[in-house]
Amino acid sequence: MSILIKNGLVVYGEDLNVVNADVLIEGNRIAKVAKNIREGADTVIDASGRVVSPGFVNLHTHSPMGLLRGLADDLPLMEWLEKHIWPREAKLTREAIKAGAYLGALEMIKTGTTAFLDMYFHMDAVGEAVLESGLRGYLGYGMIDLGDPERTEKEVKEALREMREIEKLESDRIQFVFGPHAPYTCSLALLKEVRKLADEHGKLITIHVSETMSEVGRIQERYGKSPVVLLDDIGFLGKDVIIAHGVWLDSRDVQILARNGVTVAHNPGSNMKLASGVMPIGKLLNAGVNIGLGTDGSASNNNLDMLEEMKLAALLHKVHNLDPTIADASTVFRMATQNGARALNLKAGVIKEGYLADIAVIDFNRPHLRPINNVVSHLVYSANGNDVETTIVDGRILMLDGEVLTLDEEKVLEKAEKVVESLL
Ligand SMILES: N[C@@H](CCSC[C@H]1O[C@@H](n2cnc3c(=O)[nH]cnc32)[C@H](O)[C@@H]1O)C(=O)O
Ligand SMILES: [Zn+2]
Repeated sequence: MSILIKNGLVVYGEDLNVVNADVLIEGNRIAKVAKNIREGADTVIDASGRVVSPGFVNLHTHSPMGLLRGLADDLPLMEWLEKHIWPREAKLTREAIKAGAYLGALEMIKTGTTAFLDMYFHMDAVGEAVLESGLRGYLGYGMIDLGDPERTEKEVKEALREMREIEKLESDRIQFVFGPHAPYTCSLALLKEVRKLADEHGKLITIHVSETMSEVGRIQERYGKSPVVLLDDIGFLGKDVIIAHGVWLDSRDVQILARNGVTVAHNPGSNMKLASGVMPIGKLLNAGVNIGLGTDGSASNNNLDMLEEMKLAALLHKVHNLDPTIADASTVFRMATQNGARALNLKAGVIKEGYLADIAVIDFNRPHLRPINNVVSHLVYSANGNDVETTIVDGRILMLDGEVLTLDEEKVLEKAEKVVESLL
């Protein structure tokens, strides 16, 4: 199978050089980027007036949480989780979560996300939805033992069960990751076990770390150190670890993350909505820490739109630092694409020969995106997910000219509505 995207404005290479060119996809890879490609192709997409962008990598989300969208807003993290989210999640069945996963996948396809790192439960069901959707999903079962050894064992067992189920899907697009929830919900025994299992099975790890000031206080009280120092001391950190949030980091924490090659998944929308705080982006960048971008779940964002998230990231750091030069458009754009891909060991997030064909075609024939003075600036500051017209993952078209080809939109929406009605 080959696809030829004709005459678009291509955001090319790691440096984001915008060139007017054609993009030829052969199989699941980008084969050629050049002017006037003569080769024929099975499918030809006319991209005049459109931007051919790397697809977005949502580096932290809980994709089925769209089910809980709008049910508990305007609360701080711990109250939000303990009083509102966890009691509702306790009622979610496998079927409900699968319906939520379809809803999340549909939203991601429609807004140009091509890969995502997820943490929830019934991830084998999420995997089935992701398989059908055509997206790339890195799926972690969220483990919580609250220091109870019986629960430790139960959570490890469930994670391994879901790992095996996900492996049975036999798709390169769908990978299991270990997802211990956070240092304040997981015992050291569980965290150490996860480290060991990740090494043994060659899987990535994702975990919420240093999200709120109260978390850091809690860990300080319990262990006499910061969450990052704690994780470092038990040998948990490494370049296969993606921490979500990293809001409350001191200079020592930042150095530890840099030294261990840890990636931080930044979630500005969620951090602002839950009033968690502001990630120290300048310190992290100076230390050379890889930063990706995520939306977090749709109950704390409240959507999965990575284009919107880029703007939130840029604006948040500017106003917080009273410095308009920080978090410039290119830096933020790389966070949302190539940095996320790097964290997942994916040769994607860049439009260039040899890279995976994970692409979003964005319609610039719209008043808020004209004149086309600066493509990357427009993507970060002016566009939103609704401007995405065509989404390609692994060389397969998931959405063409606004029409989703892999999922039945109406059915997905209806099912999500129904399960929520019946459960909550
Ligand atoms: N095994 C656990 C499932 C945990 S999934 C991951 C959890 O992360 C929660 N979550 C979502 N957003 C955040 C956040 O920003 N910080 C911490 N937890 C979150 C989410 O609601 C979910 O409970 C159980 O059976 O309860
Ligand atoms: Zn989260």
